[in-house]
Amino acid sequence: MYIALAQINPVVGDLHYNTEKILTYTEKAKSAGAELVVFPELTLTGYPPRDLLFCNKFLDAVEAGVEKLLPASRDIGILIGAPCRDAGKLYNAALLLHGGKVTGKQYKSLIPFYDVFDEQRYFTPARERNCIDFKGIKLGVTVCEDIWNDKDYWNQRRYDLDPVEEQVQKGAQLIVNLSASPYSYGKHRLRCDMLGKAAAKHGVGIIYVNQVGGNDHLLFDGSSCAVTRNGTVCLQLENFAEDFAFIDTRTLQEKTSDSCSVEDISWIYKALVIGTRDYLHKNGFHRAAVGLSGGIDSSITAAVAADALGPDNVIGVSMPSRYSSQGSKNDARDLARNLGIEYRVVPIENMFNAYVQVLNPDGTPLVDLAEENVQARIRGNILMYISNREGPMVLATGNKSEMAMGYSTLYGDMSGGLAVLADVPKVIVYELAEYINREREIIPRSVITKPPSAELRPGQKDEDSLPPYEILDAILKAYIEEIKSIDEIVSLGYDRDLVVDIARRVDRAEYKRQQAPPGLRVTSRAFGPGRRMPIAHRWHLE
Ligand SMILES: Nc1ncnc2c1ncn2[C@@H]1O[C@H](COP(=O)(O)OP(=O)(O)OC[C@H]2O[C@@H]([n+]3cccc(C(=O)O)c3)[C@H](O)[C@@H]2O)[C@@H](O)[C@H]1O
Ligand SMILES: Nc1ncnc2c1ncn2[C@@H]1O[C@H](COP(=O)(O)OP(=O)(O)OP(=O)(O)O)[C@@H](O)[C@H]1O
Ligand SMILES: NC(=O)CC[C@H](N)C(=O)O
Repeated sequence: MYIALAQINPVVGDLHYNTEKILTYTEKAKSAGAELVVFPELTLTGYPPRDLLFCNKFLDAVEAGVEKLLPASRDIGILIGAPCRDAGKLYNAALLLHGGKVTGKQYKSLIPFYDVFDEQRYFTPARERNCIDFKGIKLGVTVCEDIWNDKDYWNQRRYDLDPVEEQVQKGAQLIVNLSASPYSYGKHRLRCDMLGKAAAKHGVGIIYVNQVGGNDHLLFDGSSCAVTRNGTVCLQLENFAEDFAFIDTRTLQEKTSDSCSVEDISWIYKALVIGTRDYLHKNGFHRAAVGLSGGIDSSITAAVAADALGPDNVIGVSMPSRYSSQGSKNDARDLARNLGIEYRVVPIENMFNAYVQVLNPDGTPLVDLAEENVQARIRGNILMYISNREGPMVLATGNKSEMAMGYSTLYGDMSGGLAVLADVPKVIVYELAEYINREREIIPRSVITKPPSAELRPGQKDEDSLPPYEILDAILKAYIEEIKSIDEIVSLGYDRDLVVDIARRVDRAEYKRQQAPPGLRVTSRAFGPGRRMPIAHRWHLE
């Protein structure tokens, strides 16, 4: 049997758009001779629809969307995901449409409730798992988490139930998984291994169709695949782009070479590009404004924006003060030229002097923290003025290391609609610069080689306030992503006072992060919905 894998980028809540997209891909599948086309989890609503699921009218519209798709299923099977009301409960369902009717239904059994997932807030788990008969084949249809039941992939087995095992025992000849599995660095290999192991363990082929695109902070890579009954990935779709492919199920019975691609820095870059594009476009924006300091963070943010939106849709604004070096001003100009984006210069000296004259005792600068921060705030205001008047969304430039340490100014450089690098550690920011420069120099070399500085007071360097980024990032990863205790981090070879100081500063800066714009998640634990810390508390995570 020929099965089509339709890896689509739905818009959350745009049922009309999503339905049309399903129809377009179904038509494509039909004209190429496929008998079944498989879409990602919650295809109709987009994932995650969050509290839209509490709205009955929304669920009515979902049911109307399913009705609208039925005629297209007359001579092809369409396997879609949709929320489904049943006897007063809500289920996360996979629906098989065929012959103009809903001919099969399987609800999701394992309802994730950890990290960024919050599905127990909405969905009831399936009571039973069966096979769906389709043209003489018994399909074991599963929804995302249903296939993630292996203790090797979690610290401990989370579920007693193994939906795939049950379906195989009931005769499933092929496992189909509808997924919305968000990307984080390293996840792709983990997924290939997990799918391979499940296929080999049960001796069945697997067709895995994942959502692609950015929905708020979550970035979905797609990378849908087919896995043979021996456990090798024999087909892999594009990452970070809509894609479409066919598989002849006979291939799943054969031994093939492994097509699981190897993750490198390009995955993070593509994740940021699709995340920025989708966040802006899905919110009705097509242009962005970035403050260009000549530093590495604003340079990478502008490069991602130019790739995501097109250079004509990005405004780079240089806002020099008395502390800005000529080198940094030149770097900002050169970067804008290399990217082909609009470049503006708005000096902040007069505005800064106005603050000093009105607010300082005798109208002279004191060169203190208030004056450092007011420069960042003037810049934030200028960018928001441009946003209000001309319509671009302001992109914040802070990276994960700075956000962790609170090394940023509230209502200053934290202004904006989206924080593009908020989950990218500083050392990875440098790797991105090298990646962007892989064919020609786009990020000026001096931006990469000069020591990082906020240039808010004379001679200021990041390393006056922060440890070297290689050490800082390693400790932050252990503390934030791996949730290690201070003793555990010290046992990795770091100085105790340094580790304690970093951990205290991370804890103290929670109030800033909860006022920050949403950031794009590329690591296994980002600030935001996957890390819910109290702000006012007196527990130190030792
Ligand atoms: N728990 C809490 N809950 C709610 N609000 C709280 C709070 N604790 C303090 N606050 C408030 O926050 C204020 C302090 O925060 P804020 O005004 O932001 O200022 P603050 O964190 O004191 O200073 C900003 C730091 O970031 C550095 N910086 C700024 C800009 C860019 C970069 C860069 O390299 O990219 C670095 C700058 O050099 C300085 O060291 C307090 O005055 C208080 O009003
Ligand atoms: N002179 C400036 N002109 C325009 N924007 C600025 C200027 N200085 C700072 N900004 C904005 O504020 C942000 C934070 O400033 P900062 O200089 O600390 O970061 P950066 O230069 O991007 O990175 P780093 O200093 O770590 O290399 C910048 O990314 C930029 O968006
Ligand atoms: N939507 C889901 O069920 C996602 C959970 C799954 N473990 C994943 O991250 O891939």
